[in-house]
Amino acid sequence: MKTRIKICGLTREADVDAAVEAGADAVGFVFYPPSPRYVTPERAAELARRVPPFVDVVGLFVNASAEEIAAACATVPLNLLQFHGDETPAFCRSFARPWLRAARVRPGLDLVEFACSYSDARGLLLDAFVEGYGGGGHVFDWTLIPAGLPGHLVLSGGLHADNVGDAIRRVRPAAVDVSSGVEAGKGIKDHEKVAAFVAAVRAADAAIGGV
Ligand SMILES: O=C(O)c1ccccc1NCC(=O)[C@H](O)[C@H](O)COP(=O)(O)O
Repeated sequence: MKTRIKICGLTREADVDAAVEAGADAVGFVFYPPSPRYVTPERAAELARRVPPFVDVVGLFVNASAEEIAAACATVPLNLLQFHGDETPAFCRSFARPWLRAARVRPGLDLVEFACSYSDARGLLLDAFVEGYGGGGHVFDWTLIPAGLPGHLVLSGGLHADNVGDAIRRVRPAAVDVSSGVEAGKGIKDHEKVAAFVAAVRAADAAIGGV
């Protein structure tokens, strides 16, 4: 099976082009002002015009208000909303758009219960529990992921070209998500790292017998 790839935290035209050219299945824009990767909806709309059909445009929110999310949806052609804060299931589904629920994995978090309570998410994005909610470049303990989690699992947190193959072999996620691991600096993507990351995913898929 093909492991899908999201490149997150894009802030520049050249980086959007590099992610698409490398073969990313989705690009992510961070609508969280404290993040060094933050872009306004207007800026994201400019960047999103470079994204061809059938590459998802993901909008990432952390405890944003319903009004802020509605405004972003009205400005940017978002295919997926990614909720990365403490949003409730009812809040997440209230925008009538496909959405991802992020879980910041740590000992004591019952991931099965969490996944079941967000069962109508398009996917469950498992990320490291870092200060600032996400984008930290830290790997979490993948053995904390229980077998048989319901839904589509997106593995995230500290991935890069040198560990994503191992992650795919061990976790077999539906998709992987990366930000820091393909950067030269916060919000500045390194195009060689982007290409290397995608190539490593494709190599892992091929080794497992995917596409
Ligand atoms: O990317 C950010 O700056 C960010 C800030 C606050 C909440 C979430 C954020 N990113 C969410 C993502 O989906 C990242 O790709 C994910 O956390 C993995 O980041 P990294 O470990 O740097 O690859």
